[in-house]
Amino acid sequence: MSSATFNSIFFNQGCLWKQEVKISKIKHQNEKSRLYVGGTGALSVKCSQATDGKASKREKEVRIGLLGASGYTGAEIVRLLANHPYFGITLMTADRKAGQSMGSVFPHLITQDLPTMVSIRDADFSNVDAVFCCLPHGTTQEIIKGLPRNLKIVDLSADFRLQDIAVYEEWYGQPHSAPDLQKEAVYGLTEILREEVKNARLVANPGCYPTSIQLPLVPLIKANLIEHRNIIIDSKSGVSGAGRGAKEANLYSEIAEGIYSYGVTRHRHVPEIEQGLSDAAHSKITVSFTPHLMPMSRGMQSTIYVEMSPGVTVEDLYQQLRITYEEEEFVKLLEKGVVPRTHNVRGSNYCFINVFPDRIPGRAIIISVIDNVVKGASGQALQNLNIMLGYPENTGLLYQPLFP
Ligand SMILES: NC(=O)C1=CN([C@@H]2O[C@H](COP(=O)(O)OP(=O)(O)OC[C@H]3O[C@@H](n4cnc5c(N)ncnc54)[C@H](OP(=O)(O)O)[C@@H]3O)[C@@H](O)[C@H]2O)C=CC1
Ligand SMILES: CC(=O)N[C@@H](CCC(=O)OP(=O)(O)O)C(=O)O
Repeated sequence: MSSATFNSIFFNQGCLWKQEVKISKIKHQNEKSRLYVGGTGALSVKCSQATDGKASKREKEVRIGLLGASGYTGAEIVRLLANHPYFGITLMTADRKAGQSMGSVFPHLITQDLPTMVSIRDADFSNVDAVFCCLPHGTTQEIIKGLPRNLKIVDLSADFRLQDIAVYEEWYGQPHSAPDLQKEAVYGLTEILREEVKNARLVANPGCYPTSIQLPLVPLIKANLIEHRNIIIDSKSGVSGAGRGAKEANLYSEIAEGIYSYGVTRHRHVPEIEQGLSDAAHSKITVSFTPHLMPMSRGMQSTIYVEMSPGVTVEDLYQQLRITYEEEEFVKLLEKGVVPRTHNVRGSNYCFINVFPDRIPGRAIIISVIDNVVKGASGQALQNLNIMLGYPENTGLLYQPLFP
């Protein structure tokens, strides 16, 4: 077969185009698919056709390299990209699982047409335009500093989130080997720093706890509605937040039928949270923060206790959050009195927030929920890459929450 007719469907800036195109030049062919180029007039097309009749998902406009594909956040990127019309995965890496297929490591993704995972040492970036880096902190900086400069990168680890190298070294207990890249990196808390993300080459995707905490607090601090002292944050996370690697503390028998606090007084997200809140306040803010591990696989809730500025009411806090987020697709202020639940956002890129009066006059209680693997990691990462590459921000992210 040397030519083909395609009923081509194009998504362009939210519009759907459908047109029959005859094209004849085969650019590339292997046992699984053919890639055609050509078209007539104003319509220039690049279409792929699998020889078994299914369209290949890899031949899309942007070629994605997924580093750490065999982990939880890597698998979640694959799930989200399954419905992305522009991004196709051309490279996937793993460490212990190098050489394996995605379907063998994550059978729920067996329907996806994906390359075999290779070791980072064997990775070829010549067919890659942008990278999601889903690797442990420490390892990440060593790998990113060796990547070609033409790549757009969203890093899900903590390696480039802290502006001050000394703070990183203190809290992560290791030297930083790529300080220049740390200076270049833009912190990707999308709804707050969208303009900076637009022009970034390297985005440091926020941690899951800092995302759930900064989204409600930053607008309130910027509007001078809450006091900078006595901010108390109690957060709870699903176990997937700890990654897929086997750890004694994350065994079923250690997690089921109970909860436990960890990182008490010294969790490594404290400096990241304080950095974001202090930037919003233009003065140093410190917080009391205690995370807890919950017997659930995904989901995160932060319950935040704040003191309101003199004369400010809970209604003022509510209205400020309403104004800040009314045009936002993924951050939603619930109706007054409705308590956000992790169930409300499971599997989605949403952050749901609400604010309540405390029984103690002058204080308020804020509740924020996200899915730690989506808005707390892979979803926000995809939101950021969409913005960096000029695509509609919600592309590939329109999953509704899975309830119950
Ligand atoms: N899980 C979550 O909810 C969140 C995670 N993050 C951050 O995102 C990053 C990824 O997290 P997550 O997916 O949960 O982690 P996982 O432990 O599930 O996955 C880690 C991935 O990195 C690979 N890897 C591990 N060590 C090396 C190495 N030395 N060289 C190359 N590859 C290596 C693993 O390969 P293999 O499996 O083959 O050994 C795996 O693919 C981490 O920095 C994490 O802190 C951020 C926000 C939330
Ligand atoms: C439940 C659990 O263990 N969660 C992780 C946070 C996940 C995350 O956001 O980690 P990064 O900062 O590395 O990206 C933790 O407390 O270390």
